Amino acid sequence: MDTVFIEGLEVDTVIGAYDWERSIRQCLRLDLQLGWDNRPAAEGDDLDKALDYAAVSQRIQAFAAEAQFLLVETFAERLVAVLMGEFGIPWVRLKLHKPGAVPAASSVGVEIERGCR
Ligand SMILES: Nc1nc2c(c(=O)[nH]1)N=C([C@H](O)[C@@H](O)CO)CN2
Repeated sequence: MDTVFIEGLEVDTVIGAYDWERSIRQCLRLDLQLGWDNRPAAEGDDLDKALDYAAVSQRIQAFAAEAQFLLVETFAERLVAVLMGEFGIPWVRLKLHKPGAVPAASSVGVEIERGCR
């Protein structure tokens, strides 16, 4: 299957398991691979048949703006469910970074893959 990808998308959200994290917003960085058949869009040169990466990015920003999860695992799982449901995406791989969470590491986070490729 073809993919549409979004890399390095930064969002601000309330995220974290510790008390001090509940009253601040932190940055998450997302890399997504989204399964899609790109041929119909290419054949008709038609954005309506494409998976619009701008629209998906906007939805992710809106999701993050409202979210208040404790764990990055929960953020990743719920976000992928929203994207698959609302955009009809059959397969998603999401790598979610929480930069700065472990100062000695360049990044930490989770990677999940859902759906059928
Ligand atoms: N697997 C996880 N480990 C940890 C998480 C998490 O969401 N998933 N979160 C924290 C804290 O919120 C941490 O990021 C604060 O710096 C610790 N471990």
